[in-house]
Amino acid sequence: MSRIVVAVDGPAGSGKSSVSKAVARKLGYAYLDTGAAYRAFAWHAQNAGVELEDAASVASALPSFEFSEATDPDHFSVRVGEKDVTDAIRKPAVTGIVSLVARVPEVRAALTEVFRSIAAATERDGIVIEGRDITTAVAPDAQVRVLLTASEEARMGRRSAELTGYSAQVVGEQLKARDRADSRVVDFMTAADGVTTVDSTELDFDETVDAVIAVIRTNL
Ligand SMILES: Nc1ncnc2c1ncn2[C@@H]1O[C@H](COP(=O)(O)OP(=O)(O)OP(=O)(O)O)[C@@H](O)[C@H]1O
Ligand SMILES: Nc1ccn([C@@H]2O[C@H](COP(=O)(O)O)[C@@H](O)[C@H]2O)c(=O)n1
Repeated sequence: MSRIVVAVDGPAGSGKSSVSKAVARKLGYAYLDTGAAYRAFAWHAQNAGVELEDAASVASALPSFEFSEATDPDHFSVRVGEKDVTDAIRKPAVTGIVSLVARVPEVRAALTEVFRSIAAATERDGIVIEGRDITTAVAPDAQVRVLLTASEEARMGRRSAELTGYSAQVVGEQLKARDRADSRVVDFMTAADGVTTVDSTELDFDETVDAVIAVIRTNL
């Protein structure tokens, strides 16, 4: 079976996860959140007691990382070993350290292989894979490649509306700091050749989903 791969990249809070999941649900595709894998590895590395500032120490946690992620957009979950970490990896404690592990080349190489294996194993007609380097490194040959953007102001506003109980200023600063750190490793702010930009600043959620589906239909 020839499987359709839709690659979606973008900065923090641009809507990659929620929009990609909705697109996958509408098209009957699988959904792969690669950020969840980096987050799960950060959670694991921290629990393993590694020195997060030291690349070799971070990489030493790779062999014991038993990761699994469901690709059904209606039943999303992430496990490390037997432990369900779906909620734990969204906590600010993990968000605050994930860039430190994501910058380690051995980690990126190992997770890229995991993503390709998961994509190859899906039984659905297609898969939407979202992250930071999907259009450029994980699936550069994907049939559809999208950069999902929104202004920093819109992204900060959406994220702080979502994270009630945290100050808007702290949430905004964390989002900007993470983008700054991540963009030293991967360029997800500009579209690579052949990648279509969808700017959701002036779109609501449903309009953004429709815009991504329109790009998919144009490319298939
Ligand atoms: N076009 C839109 N209009 C309004 N809200 C949106 C839109 N797109 C996404 N959102 C909302 O913005 C918030 C952030 O979206 P989401 O978590 O999907 O972003 P993300 O790019 O995956 O972020 P991160 O990289 O930090 O995980 C969510 O609450 C989502 O529902
Ligand atoms: N392809 C990717 C995806 C994610 N990362 C790193 O993981 C962090 C969490 O990602 P979210 O999409 O859940 O926000 C992100 O800040 C990056 O550090 C990555 O490097 N490559």
